Amino acid sequence: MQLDTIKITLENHIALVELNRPDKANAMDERMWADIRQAFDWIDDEPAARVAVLAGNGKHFCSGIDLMMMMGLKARIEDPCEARSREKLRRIIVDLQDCLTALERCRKPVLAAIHGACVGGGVDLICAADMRYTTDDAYFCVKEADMGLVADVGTLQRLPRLIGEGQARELAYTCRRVSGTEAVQLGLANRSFADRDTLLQSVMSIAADIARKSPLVMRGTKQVLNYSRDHSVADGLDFVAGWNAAMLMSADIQEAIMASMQKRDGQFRD
Ligand SMILES: C/C=C/C(=O)SCCNC(=O)CCNC(=O)[C@H](O)C(C)(C)COP(=O)(O)OP(=O)(O)OC[C@H]1O[C@@H](n2cnc3c(N)ncnc32)[C@H](O)[C@@H]1OP(=O)(O)O
Repeated sequence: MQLDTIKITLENHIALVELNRPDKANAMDERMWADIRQAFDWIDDEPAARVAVLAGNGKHFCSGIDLMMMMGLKARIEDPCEARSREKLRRIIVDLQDCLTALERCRKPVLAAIHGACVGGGVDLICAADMRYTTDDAYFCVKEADMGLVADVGTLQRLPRLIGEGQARELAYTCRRVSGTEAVQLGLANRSFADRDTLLQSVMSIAADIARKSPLVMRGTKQVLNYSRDHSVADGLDFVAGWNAAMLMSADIQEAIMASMQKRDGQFRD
């Protein structure tokens, strides 16, 4: 899969997605927003991809929205009719939201590996991943308020669920930087590593563990977790009962039990 601003490599069932504008600190220009959606829609659809790792090429993971794109917004929504102009802007915002929701919509687990700076839209992006891993010296910044805008592509909705209301509000109101080690204490990242190489190696190894399991079960687990996060416990239990009534009796359950008894890895279809 060839995209302008993103490199995708699929090997051993792991799709490595690399933000690839290193000369611009992986700033998200119009192409990159669209490429992110295309990449994760493709991974969702590609049977050989069982898990995805999202990383950034160069010195930083992501410097947020491309400031040139921000500056160009006014011209894009120009219209003699005020209402039509506002409608255009709303459509642009909804579309950008959807580009990042593609990570959540993708049925395969998405692991973000963050080094260097992760700023503004970069935080919106990683909040839509399943798990986040980082380097000790990386830093995270919910930068939108300092840029004169209300964050509108996912951070304010997803971050409080990851780290709690109080901590999320502090980060959104103050725009202070959080280091990789603090991100782990807050629960924003699962683990932090000494440097980028160790980070990538470790995240690829976690991804490999996931890729060895039944892809059907991994896809189901993600969808049930997503549903349960957004609904009551009772609704979540109801949903998973329906899910497993349809999916439990698979070849995978037999293979997993046999493999466990024979102390070997299970062999599963994509
Ligand atoms: C809805 C979403 C909202 C948001 O995302 S709001 C937040 C928007 N983002 C920002 O305000 C971050 C701006 N960038 C920075 O603060 C810094 O950069 C970094 C801390 C990320 C990195 O600093 P350093 O390592 O010193 O690199 P460098 O020389 O500043 O940047 C390297 C090249 O990257 C370009 N660049 C960096 N960030 C952006 C950006 N967000 N939009 C467009 N270009 C960017 C620079 O200009 C420069 O380029 P050249 O070498 O050609 O001068």
